Amino acid sequence: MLTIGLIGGIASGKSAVAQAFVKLGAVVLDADRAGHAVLREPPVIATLVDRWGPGILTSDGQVSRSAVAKIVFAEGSESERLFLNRLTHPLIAEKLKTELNLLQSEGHPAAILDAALLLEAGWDRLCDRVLFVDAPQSARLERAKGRGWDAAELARREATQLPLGEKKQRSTAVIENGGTLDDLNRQVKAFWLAWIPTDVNS
Ligand SMILES: CC(C)(COP(=O)(O)OP(=O)(O)OC[C@H]1O[C@@H](n2cnc3c(N)ncnc32)[C@H](O)[C@@H]1O)[C@@H](O)C(=O)NCCC(=O)NCCS
Ligand SMILES: Nc1ncnc2c1ncn2[C@@H]1O[C@H](COP(=O)(O)OP(=O)(O)OP(=O)(O)O)[C@@H](O)[C@H]1O
Repeated sequence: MLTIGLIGGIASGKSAVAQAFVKLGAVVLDADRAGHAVLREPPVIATLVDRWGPGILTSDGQVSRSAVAKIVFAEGSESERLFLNRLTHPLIAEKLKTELNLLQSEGHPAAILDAALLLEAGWDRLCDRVLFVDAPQSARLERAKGRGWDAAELARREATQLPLGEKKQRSTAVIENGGTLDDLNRQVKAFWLAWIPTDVNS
């Protein structure tokens, strides 16, 4: 099984690329979703409440991700973000490894690991290839607005990640997502044909 890590700027289209791979026969692991599952684990909830108080909980006792985002992406909050990362990243890594082993045993041709923080967290060690999804800042902002984020939220989060140039340079290949979804699907198909053994494709 080939494991392909997907990185790129926020709202560059990583999930759209992942879905294009799924249509061709790949399975997707979403690190954001694995992170959300970790935030539902009672020991994690208790540790976060110890640090930031019960104000980070929703009325039903779950972690409010928007409340935590306000804390960890605020200016000068690096120590709080590192605290969250040190708590959650090893747990996310365990989930990803377990899931990848399962997918491998099921005989899937490819697994796509959609993880914005792939390089920062060292999860590229789990991957055979790393694909960088490139999209102009203006397109990314438009797409981010669709999920209720303004330019400031996009900039705050992006400032906490490795510079895009470095992410791109450390990738195996680049996929351009400044055009239509059809353009994107065509490029994904080309990578699939080049990277996945022909017996799967025939
Ligand atoms: C901070 C939290 C509560 C915000 O939740 P929210 O639903 O608003 O965002 P979501 O999890 O969907 O992430 C969206 C994007 O934000 C960025 N982001 C998330 N966490 C971080 C982080 N610790 N550092 C930098 N960027 C981050 C990524 O680009 C990610 O794709 C949540 O992201 C979290 O628990 N983060 C720590 C775990 C983690 O690193 N997850 C990302 C794995 S790729
Ligand atoms: N080429 C495109 N044309 C039109 N819409 C697109 C295109 N690429 C992505 N989108 C849309 O833009 C939005 C953001 O894309 P997507 O969710 O794939 O980004 P992402 O990189 O996974 O985001 P995040 O960084 O938050 O994980 C989605 O609604 C998606 O359908």
